Amino acid sequence: MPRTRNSRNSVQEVHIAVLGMNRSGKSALTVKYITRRFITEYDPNLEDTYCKHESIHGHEYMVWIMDTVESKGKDPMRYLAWADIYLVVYDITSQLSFQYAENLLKQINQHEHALCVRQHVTSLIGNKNDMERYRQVSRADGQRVADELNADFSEITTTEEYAIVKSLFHKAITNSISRRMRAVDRSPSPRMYSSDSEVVGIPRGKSTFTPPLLKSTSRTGGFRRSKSPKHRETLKHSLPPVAPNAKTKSSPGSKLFKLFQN
Ligand SMILES: Nc1nc2c(ncn2[C@@H]2O[C@H](COP(=O)(O)OP(=O)(O)OP(=O)(O)O)[C@@H](O)[C@H]2O)c(=O)[nH]1
Repeated sequence: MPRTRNSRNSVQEVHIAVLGMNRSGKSALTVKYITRRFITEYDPNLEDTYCKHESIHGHEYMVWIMDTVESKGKDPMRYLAWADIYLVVYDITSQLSFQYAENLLKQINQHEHALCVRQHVTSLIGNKNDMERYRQVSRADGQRVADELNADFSEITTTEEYAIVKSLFHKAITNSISRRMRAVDRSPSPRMYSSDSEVVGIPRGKSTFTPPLLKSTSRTGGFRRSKSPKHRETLKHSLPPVAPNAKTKSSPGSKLFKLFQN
């Protein structure tokens, strides 16, 4: 019997963009989710996309995570035209990072209304809540801005429990998939999601990230197989340049690649 996108054996793709001001903890959050580990320092200049195979409530997902780097001249369409889920991170000890996150949420909302018919899932995340005594942003302010700008809200620390980070990602993925399914039900020919593609051929329960077949209709225009060793729990993929003036990174390797070297 042919497998459909909704069948239990199919693997759906989900694209997550992790956004926020420099030093807010985007890489720490991404790496914690992928590896369960907290690593203190990352190369701040590298914007990488990672892939993780997930099983949530009996469904299989190929989760792509873009750990963004904010800098002038970078085109926000690289994630606006790509992500199903935005995780907007700020540092609770930095009012500036909170304002930055608020602006990002506004930008996402504007994109939704002006350019894009589909609904994304957006989460505002106050990171570093282990640093309570240096707090500059109250929990109430975080919740208020999230409510105003249609985002879920949570506070976390990436230094501690993996379970909290995992459940944050799982909740966003589940919400995103429900919205996708509702959109498919509503329209006979719904607009394709950025991640409207299906990965097939991965036996259930097998923890591998080198899928034998990947069909992608992603607007990022395909993908490259990682040169990382096989059977790792992650793959790093370089995105194609989105802006003609986008700088090519000169820094060698990726954050995770470095991680694996340790
Ligand atoms: N105490 C504490 N420190 C954290 C937490 N998350 C990240 N950090 C630290 O904050 C600093 C910045 O974290 P990164 O993950 O590199 O932040 P980023 O947003 O990716 O920063 P850029 O790469 O510059 O964009 C690092 O020194 C991390 O170790 C946290 O939950 N608690």
